[in-house]
Amino acid sequence: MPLPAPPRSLLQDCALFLDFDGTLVAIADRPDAITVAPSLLPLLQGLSRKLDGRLVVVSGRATADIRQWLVPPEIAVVGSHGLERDGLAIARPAALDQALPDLRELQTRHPGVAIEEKPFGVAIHFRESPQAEEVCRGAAAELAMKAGMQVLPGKMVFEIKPADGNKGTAISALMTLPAFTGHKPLFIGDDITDEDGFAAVRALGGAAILVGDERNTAASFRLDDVDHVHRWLRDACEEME
Ligand SMILES: O=P(O)(O)OC[C@H]1O[C@H](O[C@H]2O[C@H](CO)[C@@H](O)[C@H](O)[C@H]2O)[C@H](O)[C@@H](O)[C@@H]1O
Repeated sequence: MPLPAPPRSLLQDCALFLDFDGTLVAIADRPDAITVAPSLLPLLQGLSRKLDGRLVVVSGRATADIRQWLVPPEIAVVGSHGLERDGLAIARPAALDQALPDLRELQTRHPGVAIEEKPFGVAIHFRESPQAEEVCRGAAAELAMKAGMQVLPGKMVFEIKPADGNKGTAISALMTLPAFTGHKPLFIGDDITDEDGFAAVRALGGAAILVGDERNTAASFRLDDVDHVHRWLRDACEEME
């Protein structure tokens, strides 16, 4: 059964969790090549105001990276796939720094491969070198094994991160805060890495919206692409009391 479009009423009184890449901004060749639509920041600020601050961008990017794009402080951000949030104290795995010279060498040997460093992990991108996918998969698996970390495959990327949390555990934790309790969570995301978040909001009685093509998913609604997300958010925000 194809997933239906989300009713606008879902936004009313909800706690809104938004993925970033592929949901609020279109996928680009490189992480730093994205374009943030000029209308996005006022849209998110308006939504946050109407939801009394119950809006959080939950991204795989490092929080410091997201903050370069989403500057206004009233747009709350949880980075690194749920690992960068208040109340969660995890250490940077030592094996990460030991592995970086090898990963940089991989980058040199395979032009187009990009290494994105994060506070608790690293992402190996192969969007600009698709023929290097298997080499990158191998490097990710090796580092994860040595460091006792996990590999999270995403869109033309292998992310290596500690297994201490994910977008689902982050959303569940946020939902226990006084500002969020009593409100239904709504999560919008596009990637396989968003499935933990989809499952978490459904388990809490909320709703999940998949962005992009139909696939096997825990989401119950679907929007075609980033433009449709912006339009849906704008229209639903206007309808909110
Ligand atoms: O959880 P998200 O906010 O969706 O972040 C997921 C990853 O997004 C970024 O990588 C992806 O987007 C890039 C820019 O469009 C694209 O070049 C890359 O191929 C995609 O995988 C980001 O660089 C990662 O750190 C995020 O984890």
